Amino acid sequence: MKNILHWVDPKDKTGEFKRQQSIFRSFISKEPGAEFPAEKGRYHLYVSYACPWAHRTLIVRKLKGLDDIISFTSVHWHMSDQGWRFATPEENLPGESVTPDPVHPNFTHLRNIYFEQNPDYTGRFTVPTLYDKKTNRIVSNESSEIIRMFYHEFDDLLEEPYKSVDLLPKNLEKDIDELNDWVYNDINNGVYKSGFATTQEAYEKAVNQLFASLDRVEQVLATSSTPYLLSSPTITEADVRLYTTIARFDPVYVQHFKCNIRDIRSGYPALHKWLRHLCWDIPAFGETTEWEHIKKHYTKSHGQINPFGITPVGPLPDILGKDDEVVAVKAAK
Ligand SMILES: N[C@@H](CCC(=O)N[C@@H](CS)C(=O)NCC(=O)O)C(=O)O
Repeated sequence: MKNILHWVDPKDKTGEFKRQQSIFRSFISKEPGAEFPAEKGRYHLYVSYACPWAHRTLIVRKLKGLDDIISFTSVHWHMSDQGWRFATPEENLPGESVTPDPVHPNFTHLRNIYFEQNPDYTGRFTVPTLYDKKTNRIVSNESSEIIRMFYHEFDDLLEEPYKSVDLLPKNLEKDIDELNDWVYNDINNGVYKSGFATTQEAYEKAVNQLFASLDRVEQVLATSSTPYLLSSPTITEADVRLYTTIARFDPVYVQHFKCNIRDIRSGYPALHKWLRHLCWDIPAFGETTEWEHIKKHYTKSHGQINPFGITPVGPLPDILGKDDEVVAVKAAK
């Protein structure tokens, strides 16, 4: 059996982290006769507050007002060689719904749900996992597709203003897809490619690409006529997908994944402003961002990178207030 905590196969001489494709790829639909019809109370979402991919689904669930329609559970922040586990009732971790699995009270780990599908399952046990309580099947474990199911499939069950929330407006769809493509490769996944690299060459290639693309997205924001990417008058999918990486950048990726050419708070004014607007002003972002889960997960789960599991104290605070700046910026003003 493979060790799931070996992020790069020790036999792989390139030293490059290669993310696997998600395996469950079905869709919830409002079309009559759909295999997974859009119904209230039928689906359960398993997430980790630590995970940037799962975080996308929590943000969209709230932006679309699906709180009473799709229930969720967050796992404990620690990931071991058995994968994610559910919190116990005594643990009292921060954040909503960090509880034992309400759907299968006897399951201790997320992997139990994957083995329930197939006892011989050999893929990874990842969050987010969208689960159908009626048929006991996993619908999807691909965040980019789960969020798109949430955009309009449940609209018939929603009231205004949520029904009209459109995270992928037709006139911007092409631009959003194009932006997502390089943001995913170089930034969302780029931090992992930097951090998990096992050769100097693989690390430098990833980290230089990451910062070139951060410079590029800084320009996209600096020239946007609205507080959002691509001059969109409203939040789009592109903002959601970028946010979950940028929020984790200073508290975790700078030191843990060695993404330290610059940090966001002192090196990227437009990104920093955009990040703080989303986190402090829009509850779907701020209320789903749990710093303790984020900081402890990475630093205490990645034994290959941080064998003693020490969580660095800084930077403090995890995110600056909207009217605050790093000391050097304040002094220069
Ligand atoms: N492509 C997936 C990636 C999800 C993913 O890699 N999640 C991580 C947490 S950040 C995970 O659960 N990893 C467990 C593992 O790989 O064993 C998605 O976007 O949904």
